[in-house]
Amino acid sequence: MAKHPITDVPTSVYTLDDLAKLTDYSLLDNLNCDPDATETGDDYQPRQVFSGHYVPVKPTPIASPLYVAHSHTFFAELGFDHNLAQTHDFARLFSGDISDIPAPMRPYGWATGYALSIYGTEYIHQCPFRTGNGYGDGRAVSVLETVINGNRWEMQLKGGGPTPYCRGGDGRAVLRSSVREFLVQEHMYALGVPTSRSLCLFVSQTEQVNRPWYSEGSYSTNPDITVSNPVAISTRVAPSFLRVGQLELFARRARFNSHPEALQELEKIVLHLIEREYQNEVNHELALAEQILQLASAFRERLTTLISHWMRVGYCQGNFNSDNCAAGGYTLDYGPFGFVERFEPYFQPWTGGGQHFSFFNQGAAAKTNFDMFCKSLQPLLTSTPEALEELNQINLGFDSIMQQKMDKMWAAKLGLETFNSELFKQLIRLMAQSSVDFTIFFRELSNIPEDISELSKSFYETPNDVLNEQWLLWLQNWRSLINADEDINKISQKMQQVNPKYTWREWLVVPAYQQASVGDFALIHELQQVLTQPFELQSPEVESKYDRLKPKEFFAAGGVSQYSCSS
Ligand SMILES: Nc1ncnc2c1ncn2[C@@H]1O[C@H](COP(=O)(O)OP(=O)(O)OP(=O)(O)O)[C@@H](O)[C@H]1O
Ligand SMILES: [Mg+2]
Repeated sequence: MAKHPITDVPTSVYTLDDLAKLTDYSLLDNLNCDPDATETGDDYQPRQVFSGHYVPVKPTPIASPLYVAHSHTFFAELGFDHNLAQTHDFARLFSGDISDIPAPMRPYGWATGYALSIYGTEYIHQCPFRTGNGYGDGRAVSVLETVINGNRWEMQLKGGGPTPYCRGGDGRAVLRSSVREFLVQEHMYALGVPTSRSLCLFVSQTEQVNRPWYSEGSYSTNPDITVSNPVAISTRVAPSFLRVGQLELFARRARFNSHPEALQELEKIVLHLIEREYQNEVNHELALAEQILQLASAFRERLTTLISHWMRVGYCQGNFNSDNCAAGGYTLDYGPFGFVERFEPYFQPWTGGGQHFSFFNQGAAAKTNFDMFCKSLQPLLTSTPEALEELNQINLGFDSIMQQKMDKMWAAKLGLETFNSELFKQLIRLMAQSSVDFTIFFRELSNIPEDISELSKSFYETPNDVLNEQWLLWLQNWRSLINADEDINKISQKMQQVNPKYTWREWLVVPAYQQASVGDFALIHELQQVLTQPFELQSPEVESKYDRLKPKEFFAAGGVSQYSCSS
């Protein structure tokens, strides 16, 4: 089969048959399937998966599915007609029913295993078998690979029912977490941050599951009640869903010589990663060792860029372990995330996460994941010691590249051509001491104010006289560093292109998923509009509702300012 059989995309895709014509499993077929898997894909009990890169598994449809939303932006990019989202066939497939899909789509999907490390420490006891062979996609089932306009996309149902990796879990995602993931992926894309994308969201009208959550008005750190929530399936899309944790699983098996083909399986998944994500950066005609070095450099480049974007927009991935770190260098797993509102350098919304995954520690967390990535490549380089040493050097170079990216990003946020370390340190100290909103502050700063009063919209409390004085000095200092030769309006415009006006404010999203649980999706659609144009000036109504400080009552509110269970 040709690798990319279809490059001409119909301008409008109306039926599932048209989508079926675009499916292409040729790369997946290069991988090893779990030899113990059933041929039917009816594989729903937790079990050990000892080898193979994926397990065929049928998603479990949600009962009585109802369309909630689809991404208008992404549909347009794919050339899909908007009417497609509400067709019977589309709703069936993306609510988990693949019993009657047209060829060449397959009547089963697939799930993959991965390893767990917590901040670089390898864990093998987290699965029911205490071997690490039962950990992986417990509720994420891929159903389709398609090549559209030369871009390969994998479509994955999150909450698509149990897989062999479910570890006794129900395989479901609740509407709350699905709404969050659905909305934020497209928000991140609009913010210019590499990310998995959202295709669509369906909710069950009858099926509910229980999850620990927070009672109304609770200020508890951890959930204080159990709530019943409708189940939902959101479909996310990416060039691949390969994670650092996946390479790590195969590298562990190679290191431990778990089975005769362990090293070969590692090599295959690494080559697969190159093919899926790094075709432009890695020359596949080179020897394996050379390809691996190019891959490591390219991933380092992408990962450091990603973190600098996260910092730019105030995003915190509260659980940035290797199993939540996409090997393609984009954001993945929008459960434990949050966006900083009142600035705190060590902001961490996910109560299970700890300070090492907090806002300003994300560079260090990424470094730990990159270290695991390099460690996972090592077994393939044992016969080429020079390459092993070069890999080590690439790994050691992480910090300096991260620093360069970070400096460049902060300079751009401040409208400066070069980063000024002293100015930056003073700013962070002042921001932390003054109780200031991260997004509003940088957006207002983009107007290049002369006086601190022009930034008042971003302050939760009026600064005292001492702080006021320091802010004045800082502003003068900053303005003196702005390029005098450049038109100030141009600098302002450039700043507005990196400093968004609209950001994710959890307290504005909570009502959207609450109302959705009683069948009203209007707020979800409104948020879709607002969050996919974060740099634009929107209507006065939108501005007064969405461009504002977090109200006092939401500080420390359970389920709003902090949350534990994200599923
Ligand atoms: N309800 C569930 N049923 C089965 N497995 C689950 C469930 N919730 C989470 N898991 C699995 O537990 C692990 C840790 O969960 P985590 O919250 O990181 O992932 P997630 O949000 O499901 O997925 P992803 O990382 O794919 O976005 C994952 O391997 C996930 O598949
Ligand atoms: Mg995860």
